[in-house]
Amino acid sequence: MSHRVLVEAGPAAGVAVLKFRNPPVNALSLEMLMELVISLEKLENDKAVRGIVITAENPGIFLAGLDLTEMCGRNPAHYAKYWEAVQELWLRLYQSSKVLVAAINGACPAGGCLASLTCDYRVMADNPKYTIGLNETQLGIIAPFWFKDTLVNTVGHRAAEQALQLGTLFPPAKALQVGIVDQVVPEEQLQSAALSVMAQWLAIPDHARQLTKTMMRKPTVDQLVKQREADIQSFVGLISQDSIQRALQTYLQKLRQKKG
Ligand SMILES: CCCCC/C=C\C/C=C\CC/C=C/CC(=O)SCCNC(=O)CCNC(=O)[C@H](O)C(C)(C)COP(=O)(O)OP(=O)(O)OC[C@H]1O[C@@H](n2cnc3c(N)ncnc32)[C@H](O)[C@@H]1OP(=O)(O)O
Repeated sequence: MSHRVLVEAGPAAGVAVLKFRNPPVNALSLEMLMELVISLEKLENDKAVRGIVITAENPGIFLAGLDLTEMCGRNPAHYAKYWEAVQELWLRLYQSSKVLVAAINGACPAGGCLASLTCDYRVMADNPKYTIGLNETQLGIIAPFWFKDTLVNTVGHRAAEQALQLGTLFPPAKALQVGIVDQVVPEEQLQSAALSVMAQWLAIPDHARQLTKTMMRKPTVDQLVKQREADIQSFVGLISQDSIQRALQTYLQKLRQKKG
């Protein structure tokens, strides 16, 4: 029984809706990553499901990215376990045989943006409070190569380089302009727009679409698969550095002080 992930049958045949519900901000904690992997595995094995709409249960925050508390003040074994779970979620999402449509109904930074970039199509609610992007450099950390590759595959090299170096969080109209999302719609139309796009994608025969998706994505997937352990060790080495720990603690404190 999953607490942090809700899976519902969609209003259309063959469509499931997967909702994030990990208050307060839908951060990707280790538990949430594990629940997501289990939910996705069940959906992947369900032949009746051809497409999945991915969204947040409560509008406002789609996903706050990786859980910073999993990357601060822990031991190397914990960092390794956590990073392996992050890799596993990305691999499941990026290689999914189903049509994945992200209905982005809130803030979508860093790991949240990455999750949406693994989808086949992104629709974002037109709310100026919502932003999307890989903002790692703003935290003093680096987006790993497979985060970078996923962005490059979506927006191209130049736009990705600029967005990654600056750690830009794009509001909806800019996100559309740069190609990080495919469509921006009024907030109240988000779910219907996502379902309408899903219907277009499901009109294509599954086998042809799935083989094409694999052809497009396999080179990127293979890069991580062939160096998973080395990538874990890079992460553990980097995240354990005192300077990185200090930068993350400062960022977390800033988030906490924002309220006061
Ligand atoms: C060359 C070699 C290369 C090798 C490379 C290898 C490895 C690379 C190393 C590292 C890569 C690691 C990658 C990380 C990717 C990430 O995802 S990092 C996380 C990025 N996320 C963010 O920046 C989002 C931060 N949060 C916000 O901006 C806001 O919280 C929000 C989501 C917009 C919501 O705002 P709102 O005002 O509603 O809420 P609050 O800000 O008040 O937050 C409430 C509460 O939640 C806590 N919180 C927020 N975000 C997180 C988070 N991501 N993790 C954990 N906790 C979070 C916040 O602190 C508040 O807590 P409280 O005060 O205790 O209530």
